[in-house]
Amino acid sequence: FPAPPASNFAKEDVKESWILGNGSLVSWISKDPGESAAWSERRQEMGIGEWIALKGIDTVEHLENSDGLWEENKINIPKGSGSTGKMTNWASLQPEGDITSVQGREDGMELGTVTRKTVEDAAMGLEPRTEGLRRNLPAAIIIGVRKGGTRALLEMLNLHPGVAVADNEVHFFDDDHNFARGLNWYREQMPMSHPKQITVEKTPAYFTSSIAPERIYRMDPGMRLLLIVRDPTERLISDYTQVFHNRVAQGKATAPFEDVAIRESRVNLEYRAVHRSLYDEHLKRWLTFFPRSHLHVVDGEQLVHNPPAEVAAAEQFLGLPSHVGPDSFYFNTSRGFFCLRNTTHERCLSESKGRPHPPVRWDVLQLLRDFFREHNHRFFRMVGQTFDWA
Ligand SMILES: Nc1ncnc2c1ncn2[C@@H]1O[C@H](COP(=O)(O)OS(=O)(=O)O)[C@@H](OP(=O)(O)O)[C@H]1O
Repeated sequence: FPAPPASNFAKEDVKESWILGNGSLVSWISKDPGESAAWSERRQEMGIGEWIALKGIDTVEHLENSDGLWEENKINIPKGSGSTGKMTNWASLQPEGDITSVQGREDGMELGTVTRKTVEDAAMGLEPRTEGLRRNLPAAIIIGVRKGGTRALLEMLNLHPGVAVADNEVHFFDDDHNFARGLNWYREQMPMSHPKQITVEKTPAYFTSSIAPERIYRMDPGMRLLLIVRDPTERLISDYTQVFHNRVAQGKATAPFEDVAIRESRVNLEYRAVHRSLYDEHLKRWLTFFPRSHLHVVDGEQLVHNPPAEVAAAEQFLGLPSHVGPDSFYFNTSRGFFCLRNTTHERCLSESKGRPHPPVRWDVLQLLRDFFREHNHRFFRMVGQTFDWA
């Protein structure tokens, strides 16, 4: 990485640095008026960086938007000594003045969005911004689908040393009550993580929420989204099975699958579990906010039968060096699933995963498959991928 042009700026002074989505690196010495600031850019390839603006912020206008989720700094950098003038950045509010997400624009030129806080800091020879463990907002979220294998995917990613996962479903973006608790509350739900780890949470209810895509986008437009899908008919039966077991445990009445899924010989659209299987309808909302490149679709059936391959693809999407491999799994014949292994532990998912499904009448299965077919094809076109359940 080339040295900056002659100035009082030294690499050791960098307090924060961020890799932008376009591969640029932005480094700050200070955001305070009157103090030095540095803005740097590098191209995708390492080592051909070019410092384009340096030191001498003279004004910082600080704005906060009405819901308190974002702050905006308008920064004037005097022209000269390598600087190119005005810069605006947006940052999500964080305790201790930390910045989680930055979008940069300089003289009207969009420079990109921070997508991750990466191990590349180290590769760049920069000191880590913070030392020790702390809670960080997620860099990636498993958004669904419910009963798709979201827990398995989260636990499998957690075998990677570069990943820290939130144990519980957080329900921040789909639940107004939680959302009103603010971003600091959300961050508190995250695990402690090392600066070089990325945090991942999973809440399958996000996928079907009408408001979650926009809220996530506003928190971090560079967010990486993981969506794990399975045959919508299988998913529906799995959803029914879970609710059935919960109701039995609570001593509540239950009805056969056929009675809730079918009304007057047609698929019952009022049954919420049917609606949750309309992947195209839900994905539409996400793609109005996020580009396709920010979404990685995991094949839930493949995750059951060949977990290393699916996890490897997810690692790649997350920019993680490959780590989880065949040695990370063993097949448990009594469970009928792969279980997880690291250097010290072997572990299967809880008994609530992989419960036997009730037998479903053939004509009902046929009705459901016919009903989902068109939606499935639309979903395949949207993601540019096909699955076995056409
Ligand atoms: N390795 C492994 N072990 C156990 N279970 C596995 C595994 N991989 C995927 N699955 C499938 O995960 C399904 C449950 O999906 P979710 O975790 O998304 O369910 S939930 O929405 O969080 O309730 C669950 O669905 P059901 O079989 O219908 O219970 C499993 O099929």
